[in-house]
Amino acid sequence: MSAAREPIGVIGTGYVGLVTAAGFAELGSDVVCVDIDAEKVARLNRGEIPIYEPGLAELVAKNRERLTFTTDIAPALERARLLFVAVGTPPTYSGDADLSAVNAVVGAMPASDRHALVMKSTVPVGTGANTKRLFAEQGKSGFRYVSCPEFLKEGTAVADFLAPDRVVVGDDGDWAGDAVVDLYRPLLVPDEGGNGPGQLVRTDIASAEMVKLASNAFLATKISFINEIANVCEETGADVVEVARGMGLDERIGPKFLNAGIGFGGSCFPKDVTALKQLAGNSGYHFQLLNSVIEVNELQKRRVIGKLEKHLGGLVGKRIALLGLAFKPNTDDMREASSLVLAARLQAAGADVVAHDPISGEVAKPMLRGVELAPDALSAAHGADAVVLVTEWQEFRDLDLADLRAAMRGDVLIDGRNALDGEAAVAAGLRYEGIGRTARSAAPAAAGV
Ligand SMILES: NC(=O)C1=CN([C@@H]2O[C@H](COP(=O)(O)OP(=O)(O)OC[C@H]3O[C@@H](n4cnc5c(N)ncnc54)[C@H](O)[C@@H]3O)[C@@H](O)[C@H]2O)C=CC1
Ligand SMILES: O=C(O)[C@H]1O[C@H](OP(=O)(O)OP(=O)(O)OC[C@H]2O[C@@H](n3ccc(=O)[nH]c3=O)[C@H](O)[C@@H]2O)[C@H](O)[C@@H](O)[C@@H]1O
Repeated sequence: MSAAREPIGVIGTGYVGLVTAAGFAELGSDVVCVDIDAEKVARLNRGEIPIYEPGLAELVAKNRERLTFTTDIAPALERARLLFVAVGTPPTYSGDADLSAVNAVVGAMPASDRHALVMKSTVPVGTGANTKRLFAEQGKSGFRYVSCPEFLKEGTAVADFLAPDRVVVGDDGDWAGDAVVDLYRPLLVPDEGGNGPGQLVRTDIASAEMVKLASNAFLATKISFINEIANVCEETGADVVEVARGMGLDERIGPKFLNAGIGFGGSCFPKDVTALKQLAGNSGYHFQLLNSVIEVNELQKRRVIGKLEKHLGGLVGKRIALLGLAFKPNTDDMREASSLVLAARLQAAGADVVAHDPISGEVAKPMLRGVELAPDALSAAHGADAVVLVTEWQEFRDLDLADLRAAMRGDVLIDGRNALDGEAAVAAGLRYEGIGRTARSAAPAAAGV
């Protein structure tokens, strides 16, 4: 553990809140973590980590004496100047961000010249300005506001926090922005007084808010783009994995986020792309490109159905095994997972659906009515007419495809993440089909991009 640094408060102990709290504790801060969910706070106080995130339990345990978990905001206000806000901003029915949790936090702040809210939650551009206006109306104009969006990825969240590409701080050039930069200093490049890889982007509040939304929307656009290329590859005989490799070597394009598959999910891309589209629309601009990004993604999730029908004829009474349920590997997060759409579509088409996920089975259970959950991949494949790789967990990449074939009744393997060796699958007697490629050329795509 490093030397003691400025104490902070963190409001909301979900993915972002817990990683932020444990990360700053690791850097030397005492952290008061506040959540309205009393059960979650009780679990955290018992040493349980309510989410599956590699390395997080260890980081929390290592810094346990610097972390306090409570439902009461008072100790955070008493001990810290900076209150990092990491509450959820889920979509409303309209697709706009639901700011009710953020507003509840803002409303709970007292008049103070000593404190600042540091917004980690992903919020529409203008939230900072609205909050400052509200503070002014309520006689709390001394309360400072900083936008400090979070860019971590689930599954690698701890490493992303401790070694960020960039740290974005949007503020009014006052003590609060300086204090946030000081907290991050150990993670910043040497020029900024640190020894980490993080470039500092210090800017105004609205621009910081937009950096976050635009970054997620751009990454989602990259995925929808490569998925459309994959669909054209299927029609023309090209292999999208080769195409992505060839494209990605151009430094201007880069190799990351060019893995074609069955669509992006998760708690953020779908909601943030829609929120940016809504934000643009509300300000009078029709963001046409984002409509396509969303539509392509919805259609992509369903393309597997067509592939299965092509190989199996009808799906009525067919047993289909899904390998993986979480929206990506190394997380138990099921929010907007492609597996949910796929399972529902398969059931609607009359198929029996069985699934296995190494971690998210319990989280997924209530969302997958009528889906049988198997204890491992081969049990899921047992008696199946077709197997679909939905989430590219390492244990599925490592599967012995001859064992898989032997467990199945049929021989169809749809690789929804281009993670398996197509040639090995064919050699094992499987009818293999990836996304944007045929078995002929299908070596597995590199993991972890
Ligand atoms: N999950 C992710 O990978 C990332 C999420 N974000 C953004 O960070 C924000 C938080 O996301 P998650 O951590 O996934 O959310 P989450 O839903 O996992 O956790 C939010 C927590 O806030 C608590 N909460 C709600 N209202 C509260 C209040 N008034 N006072 C105290 N606690 C309250 C909830 O009980 C919950 O524990 C969202 O805006 C999200 O878009 C940004 C980057 C990455
Ligand atoms: O705002 C957020 O919450 C976060 O959203 C994403 O992180 P995350 O949702 O955890 O996961 P990603 O690794 O980005 O994957 C999102 C989805 O895209 C899919 N994906 C990703 C990459 C790719 O090449 N192809 C592809 O289909 C994944 O399977 C997954 O369903 C961003 O990568 C983070 O920078 C951001 O902080």
